[in-house]
Amino acid sequence: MLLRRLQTQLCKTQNLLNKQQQLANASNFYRFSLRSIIQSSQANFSSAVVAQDVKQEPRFLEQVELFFNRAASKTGVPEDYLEQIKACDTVVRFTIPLVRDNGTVENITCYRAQHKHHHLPVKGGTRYSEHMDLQESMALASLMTFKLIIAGIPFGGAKGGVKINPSKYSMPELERITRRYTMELAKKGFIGPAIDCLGPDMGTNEQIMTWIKDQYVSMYGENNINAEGCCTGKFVNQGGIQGRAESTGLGVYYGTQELLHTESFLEKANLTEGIKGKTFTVQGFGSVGYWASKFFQQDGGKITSIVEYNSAIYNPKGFDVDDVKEYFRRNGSLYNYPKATEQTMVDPLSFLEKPCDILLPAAIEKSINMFNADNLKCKVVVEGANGPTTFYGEEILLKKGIVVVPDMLINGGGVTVSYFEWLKNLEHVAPGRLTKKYKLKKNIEILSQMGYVFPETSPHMNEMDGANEIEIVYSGLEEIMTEAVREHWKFAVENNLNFRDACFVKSIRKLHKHLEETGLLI
Ligand SMILES: NC(=O)C1=CN([C@@H]2O[C@H](COP(=O)(O)OP(=O)(O)OC[C@H]3O[C@@H](n4cnc5c(N)ncnc54)[C@H](O)[C@@H]3O)[C@@H](O)[C@H]2O)C=CC1
Ligand SMILES: O=C(O)CCC(=O)C(=O)O
Repeated sequence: MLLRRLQTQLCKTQNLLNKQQQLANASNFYRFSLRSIIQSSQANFSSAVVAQDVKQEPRFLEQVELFFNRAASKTGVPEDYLEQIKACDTVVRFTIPLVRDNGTVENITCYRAQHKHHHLPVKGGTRYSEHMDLQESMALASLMTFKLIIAGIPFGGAKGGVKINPSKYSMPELERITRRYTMELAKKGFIGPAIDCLGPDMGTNEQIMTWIKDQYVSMYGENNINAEGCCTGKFVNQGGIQGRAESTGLGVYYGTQELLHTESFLEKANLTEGIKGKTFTVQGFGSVGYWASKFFQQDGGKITSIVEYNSAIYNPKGFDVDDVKEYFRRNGSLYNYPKATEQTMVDPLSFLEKPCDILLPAAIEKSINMFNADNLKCKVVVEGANGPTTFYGEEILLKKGIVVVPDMLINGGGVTVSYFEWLKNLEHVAPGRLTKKYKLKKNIEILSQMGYVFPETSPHMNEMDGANEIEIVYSGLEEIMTEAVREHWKFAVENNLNFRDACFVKSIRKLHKHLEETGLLI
């Protein structure tokens, strides 16, 4: 019996390893390149053109406040506490000089917002975008606080960035900007493994995060053995962790998969069980959008529409995600992709309105708004991006019976694996390393006690040992995402709340309890 279970386990492990190899190949393919930064930043530039109407909607920070207020009124938490919870604790805005490659000097504006200090460090992404400003940093920092509470991670929320379009800067210029940004944050007490741990976001990647780490460690490493934990999302060789690159998309997949096996959710969304055969529209084919699409496709989902800032494609039979990614990487556009049955360069946003089961906005804020919400033909919106649906847009979706799975719940996979990376940095050892061989010896011992001698030459020998880093990261992420989704969907159903309100209400109450216990007025 035990032997059979072990054999089944070995089979499962082999499958996982095969998938890992595929992922490693994909990860290699998606590795850092200047071009990927350039594409995403060109997108930031033209998104302003695409979404003119949206400017008539409240700004992002006001959107977050509208959502917060709607939910806060259902929490039973006293008003003075609600004001305290809503407010952003600390912000910093500063300019840094950049000597450009041609010798001219430019002033660059930088931000960091720390929303709540109830746990330290605070944590959140670093965005390089020419639309970055203080209200955007504050809005994103606030979402981080609730995201972290939902995932059960003991950090406060933060977010920051640099107001640049990275495509307009050379690699040496980007390095100088990043190092100076880090130095200024450090001087102002806005970075450090126990203070504020920066992560990646739009327009940043492993290279940027590694420069941040390197700058911080060179300044403080001598006196702080944990200095590497000042940021996450670094190259694996530079104190990063395996699985961070795909983690947000993988978390979106785990969470959606859980919902598509939950009877009450399927009933509400009018969907059948499982990802297999479901159709997806994906907006934003960067880190989050690409990886989520890849996992959905691996599980039998069909990616029927892909929407980028400069182009969009549609095929009711579904696309091969890696093939499209390679095309986009080479051409900087989806236009003329040979397997598309419909395409546009003129109005990519209109492809969000293509029929599908699940719409995954994984690009910018306010993509779904009061101007297009009524035209959507999906059954569920899964918010891979932060703030992709506006308050008034969501009101329309809810009236249409479209279920919105909120950002703060479903895109928490990235920060979850960032948390694992931070723990690895503090422990100074990779997850699973100390127990790997112990597990192997124990397994062989148990088998031999049962009279079975495991041959040393067995091809399964190296599958008998303990879990390695990537296995631990994946299983930890799956556990946190599925548990959070289960808990918050159940709460929504039991309290007759929409999904976003449920997430806000539960996390506001938790934060209120925490503040009450620690003593707000001291
Ligand atoms: N990277 C992470 O770990 C996490 C990211 N997020 C959020 O996910 C969203 C996307 O982030 P990443 O994938 O990391 O960024 P990214 O920079 O890797 O990719 C963004 C993609 O969106 C495209 N894009 C930009 N503007 C667009 C528009 N108007 N229409 C269509 N496509 C457009 C870009 O060309 C690019 O392909 C952001 O809202 C970010 O805050 C949320 C949680 C974690
Ligand atoms: O990993 C991190 O710290 C960044 C995550 C993030 O910015 C987000 O979840 O929006």
